[in-house]
Amino acid sequence: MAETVTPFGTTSTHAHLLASLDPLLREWLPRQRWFAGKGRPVTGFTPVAVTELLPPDGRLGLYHLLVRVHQPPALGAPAHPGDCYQLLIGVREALPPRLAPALIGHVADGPLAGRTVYEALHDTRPAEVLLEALRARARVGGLRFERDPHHEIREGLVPRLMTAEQSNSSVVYGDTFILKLLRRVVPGVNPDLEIPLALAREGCPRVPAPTAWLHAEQAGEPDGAYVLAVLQPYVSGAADGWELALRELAKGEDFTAEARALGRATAEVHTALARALPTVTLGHTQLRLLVDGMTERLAAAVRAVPALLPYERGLRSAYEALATLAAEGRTWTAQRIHGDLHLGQCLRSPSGQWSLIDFEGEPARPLAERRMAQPPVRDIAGMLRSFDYAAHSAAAPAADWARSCRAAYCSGYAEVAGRDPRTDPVLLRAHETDKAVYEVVYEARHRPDWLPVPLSAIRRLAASEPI
Ligand SMILES: Nc1ncnc2c1ncn2[C@@H]1O[C@H](COP(=O)(O)OP(=O)(O)O)[C@@H](O)[C@H]1O
Ligand SMILES: O=P(O)(O)O[C@H]1O[C@H](CO)[C@@H](O[C@H]2O[C@H](CO)[C@@H](O)[C@H](O)[C@H]2O)[C@H](O)[C@H]1O
Repeated sequence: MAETVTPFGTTSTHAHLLASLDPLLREWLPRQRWFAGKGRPVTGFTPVAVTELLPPDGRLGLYHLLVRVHQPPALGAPAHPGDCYQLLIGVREALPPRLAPALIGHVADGPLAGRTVYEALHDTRPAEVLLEALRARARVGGLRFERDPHHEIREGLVPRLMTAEQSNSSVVYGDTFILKLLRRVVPGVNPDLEIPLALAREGCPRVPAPTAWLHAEQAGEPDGAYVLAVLQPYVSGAADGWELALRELAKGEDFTAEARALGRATAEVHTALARALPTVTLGHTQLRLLVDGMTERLAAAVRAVPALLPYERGLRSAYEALATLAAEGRTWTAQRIHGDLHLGQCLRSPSGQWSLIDFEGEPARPLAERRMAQPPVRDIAGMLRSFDYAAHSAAAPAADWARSCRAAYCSGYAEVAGRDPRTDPVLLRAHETDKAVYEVVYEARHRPDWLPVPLSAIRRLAASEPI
């Protein structure tokens, strides 16, 4: 592995390299599923760090890039220095046909003139380089490849890039490990590493324990290093809760036993997290902040998706009911939670054990918010929404199916946690409303065809009808 070109800060080498990639990245980046700035033009790039992992003068070059992407701010949003993205850029004379889908483009000038650059995670050797660096706990420039000393990484594991639509990118190594490369990165502690490590310390078996991870040190940033990637054991042969639910729905089969098991698994994770990380009591002031946050998110959502406008007043009443309880002196306990729990984040192993994955939280929210203690009902609301999503994505309406799954999930949760979320309906409804509002914005931005699914829940929630 070669040394870093020059680790951090803008040098003329970085500037030249990035300038030569600029026109190609402007065209390629917005087409990536994980690119969060869709809908706004890319106007330029600034290097945060450029690290050479394989020298470009050989048959295959490999660069690790952290780049700040400049875009005009979204309508009404304040000016922003631009999001930072992690890219792995391969360099070859020409691409073999198997790598055609990975093409970024042909470089016209600069240090790589005449070469072809491509998304290196599609390629075997670059993916192997990452695993080797984690095994060796390598330091390359500002990149720190870390490994839990209690875990070994076997040699010879064959990599394959996952093709699923994701917010990040994942490479599976020989069905033994999965490496998740975070795409939009921010400095500071990342819950996708922090929470699984805390759960591993607690001995909670519901979350695959991190084996290794990648950090980038960064000069002059007060918030610490960037977390760039996490390697975990791969649950081989697993199906996710979303696929399973849709499969059972299509067959007209009952899913309540699995829903109950998922409720139990969620409660096990919450219980372990409440032991592992601090909990706080939410009194009137904190509750006010929570309700204000929900109200502001609703207002922003209405601006982004005008179809929400007729429901705004009805939805707001769910938040006001919660504020009223707080004003009467009710308090709630908050703790660290999953933060974006839905059926797709639950994996069932071939032996029937459920695991929870992806503790990143809602990707669009600021890191500090994603790391805050929150009422655990937020995760429960996410799962309840997910049963509703599944029922509304099925060919035939399946309201009863969703209702029985939601009830079974809450019962399973209560069996382990000792409290049933349905006994606090105002708290639950406010969180389900907040989640459905989030989903409307998410779908409008990423999958407009899906918009009717959360909108149907919005209609019911706004009318205070049973979900
Ligand atoms: N430990 C694991 N074992 C098996 N598959 C996994 C594991 N972790 C993630 N996956 C698969 O990878 C997909 C993406 O992982 P996830 O952490 O949700 O990434 P993203 O944040 O990009 O959505 C999951 O939907 C799941 O199919
Ligand atoms: O899995 P991610 O962390 O990328 O989460 C985002 O994408 C999800 C969709 O892939 C989205 O989830 C919504 O759709 C799911 C069905 O595809 C459904 O099970 C969820 O209940 C629904 O929220 C998630 O909200 C978003 O953050």
